[in-house]
Amino acid sequence: MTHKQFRVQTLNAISGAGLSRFPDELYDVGTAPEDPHALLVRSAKLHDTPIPESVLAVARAGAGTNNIPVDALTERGIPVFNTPGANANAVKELVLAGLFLASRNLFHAALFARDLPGDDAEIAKAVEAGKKQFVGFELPGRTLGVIGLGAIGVKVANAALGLGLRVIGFDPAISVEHAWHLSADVERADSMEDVFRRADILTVHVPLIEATRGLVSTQRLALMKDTAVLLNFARSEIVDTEAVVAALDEGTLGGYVCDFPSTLVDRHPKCMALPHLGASTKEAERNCAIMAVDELRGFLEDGQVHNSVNFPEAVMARTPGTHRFVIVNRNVPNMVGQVSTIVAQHGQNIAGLLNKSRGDLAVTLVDVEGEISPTILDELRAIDGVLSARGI
Ligand SMILES: NC(=O)C1=CN([C@@H]2O[C@H](COP(=O)(O)OP(=O)(O)OC[C@H]3O[C@@H](n4cnc5c(N)ncnc54)[C@H](O)[C@@H]3O)[C@@H](O)[C@H]2O)C=CC1
Ligand SMILES: O=C(O)C(=O)COP(=O)(O)O
Repeated sequence: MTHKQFRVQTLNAISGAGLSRFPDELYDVGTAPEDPHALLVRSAKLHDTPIPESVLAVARAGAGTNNIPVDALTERGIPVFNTPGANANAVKELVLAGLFLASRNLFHAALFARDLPGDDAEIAKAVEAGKKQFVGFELPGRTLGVIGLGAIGVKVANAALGLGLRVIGFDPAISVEHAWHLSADVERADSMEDVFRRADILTVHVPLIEATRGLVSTQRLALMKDTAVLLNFARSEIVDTEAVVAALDEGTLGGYVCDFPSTLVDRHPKCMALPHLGASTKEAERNCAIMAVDELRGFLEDGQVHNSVNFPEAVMARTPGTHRFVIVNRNVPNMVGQVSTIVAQHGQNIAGLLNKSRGDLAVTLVDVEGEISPTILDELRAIDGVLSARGI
């Protein structure tokens, strides 16, 4: 069998709307291609999976990259891409569903109704006798606290205003882009603790990183109103679930709705867990797959870096008739000097050059008018601080 130029391994089901964007003549895409150049995943955990030497890039069709060993890949000079905002509306809609499930006790009420015994007359009687246990509350005038005002948090905050809620938000590192989209009616909280204290409903929309692990802790739960409802559609580990269940059992927290079932929350009378459904809509799956495939194609075919979580943004249009070196190097002085010297020593004229850095890492794209020889690549790879070099 002849190999195509690029092989992509999918580790989860990825929407065909995205996969069909890999041109058939260039790509082999499957669940177990030999020596893949790229991995394409959703929530598959890669921490304990050996990542082949052949891999040049990893894409997450989704937002969270906590399932990917990003630091180890950075050390190897491999970019990790995600799809910012592509599933944010889907999550927002599920959070709103969670809000209503909680405020009207819909989940337990539906279970009660489903299991009513007897004929229709008996059911009708039991309904009227039993419904008082499910009396809920209305949203206008209540306070929603939003921790994390990124793609999802902003959409949740804005939508909640439309439902009549008062909204307070906290995000010390909000991006300019997200701040532009946040309604001016969302109040800026002074501190995270301020949000815990004031919220009738609190929702978290932060990534799972070391700083956010256990962010909803015993100490912060103690600040909350006894009747408050906690929503977690971010990641299970952001919440100390044992502390939440303890607070629910002690009557110091009103309810917990999350997207992450576990032995502690499943069947708990004050919890509702959904099976990680936040991004599971046709639209979100499509959006994420398209964005992830385009990002992989941009990097594999042109060395472009767009929406990477560990690499600098590096986009330079191709000049017709040129070839391109894609170099990943440590962000130390004189890398560009050494690269251009080697290229010049081989009599190559540089038609375009881009050098972008992020932290300890840099990407250098060099367009040359001549052919790319294995000798030049070997010399580039031998520069101290170059992690990888390829020609396209
Ligand atoms: N349930 C599901 O299916 C889904 C869950 N998610 C989860 O939601 C998370 C957020 O997604 P997006 O909004 O798209 O990401 P995003 O990157 O657009 O927003 C995250 C925001 O959190 C803020 N942040 C980080 N640390 C913080 C802290 N300690 N306190 C306050 N704010 C902090 C950041 O500044 C950023 O603005 C993802 O990382 C993922 O874990 C995302 C999509 C689907
Ligand atoms: O995008 C995210 O962070 C998600 O949690 C969505 O996960 P999924 O793609 O549905 O496995």
